[in-house]
Amino acid sequence: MLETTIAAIGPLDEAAMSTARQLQTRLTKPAGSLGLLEELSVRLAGLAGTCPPPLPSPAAVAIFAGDHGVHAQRVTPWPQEVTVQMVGNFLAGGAVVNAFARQAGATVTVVDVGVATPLPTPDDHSPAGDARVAARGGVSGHGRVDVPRLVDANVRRGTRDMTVTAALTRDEARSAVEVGIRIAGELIDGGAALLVTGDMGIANTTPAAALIAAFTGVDAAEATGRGTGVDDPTYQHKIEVVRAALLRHTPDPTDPLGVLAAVGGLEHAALTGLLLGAAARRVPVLLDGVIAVSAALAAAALAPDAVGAMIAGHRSAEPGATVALRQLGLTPLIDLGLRLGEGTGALLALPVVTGAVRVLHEVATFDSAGVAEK
Ligand SMILES: O=C(O)c1ccc[n+]([C@@H]2O[C@H](COP(=O)([O-])O)[C@@H](O)[C@H]2O)c1
Ligand SMILES: Cc1cc2nc[nH]c2cc1C
Repeated sequence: MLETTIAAIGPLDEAAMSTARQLQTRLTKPAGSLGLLEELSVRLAGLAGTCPPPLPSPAAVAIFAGDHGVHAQRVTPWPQEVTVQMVGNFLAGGAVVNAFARQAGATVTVVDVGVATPLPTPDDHSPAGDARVAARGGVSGHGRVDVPRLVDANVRRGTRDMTVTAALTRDEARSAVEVGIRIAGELIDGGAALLVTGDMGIANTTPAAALIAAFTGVDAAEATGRGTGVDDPTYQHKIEVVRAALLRHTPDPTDPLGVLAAVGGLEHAALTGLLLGAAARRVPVLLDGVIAVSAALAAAALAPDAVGAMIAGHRSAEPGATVALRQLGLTPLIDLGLRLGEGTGALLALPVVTGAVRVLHEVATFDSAGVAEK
């Protein structure tokens, strides 16, 4: 499945891009006046292979949740149980991502790819438990904006501590990537015209930093940030944890699955798969924060043309995100100092993407509107 997906990923369509570039010069606005939106519209035409490309609606956010053995190294102040508790919050519709998804008209799919704690069974009648059980059986909720859906695709109940041993076996890393590919396919088959990356996993900024250092070659100190907000001593310690993991495994960036297995996470690997799956189907994906861009580096290493389907939604406050975006050659659409994850920054950028495409559909040309050209 991974190999066939990679084989299906191809370059942007040059003819559609040149049609879009040409159309941009005829629309009633000074050439170049829409800045980055013009480039984006051209790229989306190249991805779709047609001009104008389809409007990116409806959108679907996929939130991959996982836990991390490296949590034992005290790289975050938050207890690991917050991962499963936030999964409950997503399913009950109470998280920031739910508010932003309702605003954007996007569906929410929560994928348990590696949560440590088993999800509640049907006899759990806590509010979050009820919501999870309803969502799990809730086929009728699929595709509805106001009913988050849970997919149980747990590969392993959390990764191993990467400072001690590889976080995942190669097979586990591949299985998680294939979960992401499958989710991309299901969401697109269900009608999604654009996918949005989301993640939840206490401690997951540590493997994100290690992946970014491994794929870009920057030092651990450049790739590592404060995550949910660690104090100065914990931040210095976190850098040393990332450095120790890199020294132990010396991951080879030309072996992306090996890197994901050594120092990655289950949600990072699944996001890699989501990006590959979307690129293979020529559907755009909005990247959220540092976890998504670390996964994007793995996807780009597996299939360089996959970057053509990626749109950087925002610039996370995590320094590693900027390092990764530079290597990917992507300019973020918004920069608001966000560092929440869940898909929140990407969802805020969705109207910008829609605007870029809507221009090609709706704006009059100088000829048709009778506006004089210079
Ligand atoms: O998206 C980001 O750039 C981002 C930056 C910092 C933190 N997060 C979120 O916070 C959690 C990980 O933070 P930490 O400090 O536990 O590694 C995880 O659930 C992420 O979704 C996300
Ligand atoms: C409360 C909380 C919400 C989050 N959402 C994404 N990561 C998170 C981490 C914490 C701690």
